[in-house]
Amino acid sequence: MTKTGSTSGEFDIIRQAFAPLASAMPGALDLLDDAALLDVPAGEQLVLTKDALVAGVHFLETDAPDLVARKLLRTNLSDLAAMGAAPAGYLLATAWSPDCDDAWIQRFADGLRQDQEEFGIALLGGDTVKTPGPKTFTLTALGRVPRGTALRRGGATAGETVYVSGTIGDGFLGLMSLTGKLPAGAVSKTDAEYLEGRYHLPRPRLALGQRLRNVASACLDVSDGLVADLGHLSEVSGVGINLYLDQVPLSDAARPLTEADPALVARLVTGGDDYELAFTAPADLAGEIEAISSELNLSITAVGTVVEGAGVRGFDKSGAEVVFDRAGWTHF
Ligand SMILES: Nc1ncnc2c1ncn2[C@@H]1O[C@H](COP(=O)(O)OP(=O)(O)O)[C@@H](O)[C@H]1O
Ligand SMILES: Cc1ncc(C[n+]2csc(CCOP(=O)(O)OP(=O)(O)O)c2C)c(N)n1
Ligand SMILES: [Mg+2]
Ligand SMILES: [Mg+2]
Ligand SMILES: [Mg+2]
Repeated sequence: MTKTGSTSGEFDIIRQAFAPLASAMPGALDLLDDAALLDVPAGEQLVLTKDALVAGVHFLETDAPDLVARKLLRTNLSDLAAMGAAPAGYLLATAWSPDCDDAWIQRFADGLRQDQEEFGIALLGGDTVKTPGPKTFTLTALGRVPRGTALRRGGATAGETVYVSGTIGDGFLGLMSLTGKLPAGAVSKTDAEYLEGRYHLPRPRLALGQRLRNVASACLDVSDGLVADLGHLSEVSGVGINLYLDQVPLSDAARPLTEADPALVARLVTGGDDYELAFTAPADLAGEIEAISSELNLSITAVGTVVEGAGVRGFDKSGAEVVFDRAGWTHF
């Protein structure tokens, strides 16, 4: 019987592919002990988050291993951004499917190395297993905030403005493009590449999250879909949100598609895979938000208002309410 997949042993993989990613972290103990050690500076709090990526659910089986690894790290960094935290380190659990050979695993590790450098973070430890099922990767990201300053989902009050960073719907359209679901010729090759890039590589808004400490009244990142995630924020805050669909920021690549098919906007605000920040702030901080946007060279757009009540209501340009088939992605 010919052996497929990785020809290295479990500990060879840890030594060769993953220990180098931990070398900058003394507390990782070169991945030779049972667990890592981490000091928390006085006056700070640790922020901890975990997200999993499963082949066929969060990424495509055909996606390149380095892109899968980087998306895994970035979706978790997006949760740190949502809390206003600075990245401190991460733990990684990998369940390799039978078809993952040594080269696949090394390219996955290379992707992590690339993003570790970009985001100034390193590996603290993890676990390595094989699975007869789809590839499954889980990452726990650790971040730091000055004690008591973490952004939360629960602080929005009626009268405030709802903002979103960047553009919405690109990741969803990128997935549609990758799976051949966009009408033929609907986007140029350059636009398709941009949208697919947004699906593969979210841009965790870490600088924005940290800058919003003591500014935003509530914040979260948009993973399930803008409507669904604003729904989470509204529920925890005990308020309602009016979302104005014509104000939702779209990229130059997405806009021609919504011009051709205006009904698509409702799918872009419920599609997910955005990894932008949505947050609320008092109306008198509008100037401050504008200054932050210029400072960070990142668009921040007012998309709605916080109202008394419950739930998210969408309105089109004419003021008519738009009812969504579903608010966003759910796993069950
Ligand atoms: N299996 C689980 N065990 C413990 N906490 C969980 C689990 N799944 C989700 N959570 C927590 O529930 C909250 C909502 O989860 P989720 O929708 O995944 O948030 P996010 O979109 O920010 O990742 C988060 O605080 C998360 O840490
Ligand atoms: C192949 C594939 N199909 C569908 C999607 C769409 N999708 C899957 S899970 C998800 C929501 C985000 O994932 P989740 O596990 O809920 O992350 P969290 O909200 O915890 O950050 C979306 C939009 C995708 N990213 N890839
Ligand atoms: Mg999650
Ligand atoms: Mg989140
Ligand atoms: Mg989710």
